[in-house]
Amino acid sequence: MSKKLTITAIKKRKGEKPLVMITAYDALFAKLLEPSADMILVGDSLNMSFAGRSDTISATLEQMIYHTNAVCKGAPESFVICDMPFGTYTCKEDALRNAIKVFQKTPADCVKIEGGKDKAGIIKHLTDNGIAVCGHIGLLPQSVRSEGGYKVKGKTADEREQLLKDAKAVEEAGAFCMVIEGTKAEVAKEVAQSVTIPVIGIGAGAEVDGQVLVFSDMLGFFEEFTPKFVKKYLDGATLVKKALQEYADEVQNRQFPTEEHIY
Ligand SMILES: Nc1nc(=O)c2c([nH]1)NC[C@@H]1CN(c3ccc(C(=O)N[C@@H](CCC(=O)O)C(=O)O)cc3)CN21
Ligand SMILES: CC(C)C(=O)C(=O)O
Ligand SMILES: [Mg+2]
Repeated sequence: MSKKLTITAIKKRKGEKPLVMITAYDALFAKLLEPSADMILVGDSLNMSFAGRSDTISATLEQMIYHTNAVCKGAPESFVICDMPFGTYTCKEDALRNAIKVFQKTPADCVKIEGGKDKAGIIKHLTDNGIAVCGHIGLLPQSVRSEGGYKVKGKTADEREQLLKDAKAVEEAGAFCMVIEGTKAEVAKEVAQSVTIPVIGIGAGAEVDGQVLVFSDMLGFFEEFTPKFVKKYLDGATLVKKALQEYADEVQNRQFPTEEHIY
């Protein structure tokens, strides 16, 4: 899937072919996944899967910019989304100033903001000023401390109502697509049907307009947790550890290097 998708092309995929979104944090993996992904997300999940922290809260704008540039280098033909980290979009003015920084310092195609109706004013301010926005509703990882954990949404009638309102507000604010995370599949399906922009799910069932996964989860490199929504397409950790041990053994047995690796 080379040749970068446009926002118009992404919107047209609604009701057509599901969109494939995968995270990447560096040029090396971005290049590997470019042929398979419609959109690459430089997620603030990098604070966990790259930096080893226990949540996403401490990711900084400078780190997001650094990783976004690395990803764009590795996947120059991909549509790239940069997550706005915690604390960088608490008001319209901060949000715009920080999103402009992302746009001026990286070739990212859009930013992503967590929140629904409560963030609609901020999303509108960004889209009014030439910053494309991907929304993010449902389970919001940046609210993990205030919520006391990661809580699946859409379990009650009130939550269902709230999600439908959030999706509508995000759409009306001008977002061109949105992620829906950690939501009961029936409700995510309703949400996707209630708006005209693509709704991309993670832990939100199959009846949405696309899927996103963290690359290190789906490839089996991230062993800190294995939530129910992750499917492991590769047992990366086992493969890597086996290869590394083989190298270690060969060094200790003087089996490496041999003639072909010696000057
Ligand atoms: N590597 C990685 N993968 C992710 O998917 C991810 C991140 N990091 N960092 C940011 C957020 C955090 N995410 C998470 C983390 C944990 C659960 C979790 O523990 N879920 C419970 C369900 C809780 C409930 O039932 O209410 C589970 O058992 O799946 C969910 C999403 C998703 N995002
Ligand atoms: C889980 C996805 C949607 C995300 O926001 C991230 O990787 O940071
Ligand atoms: Mg994120």
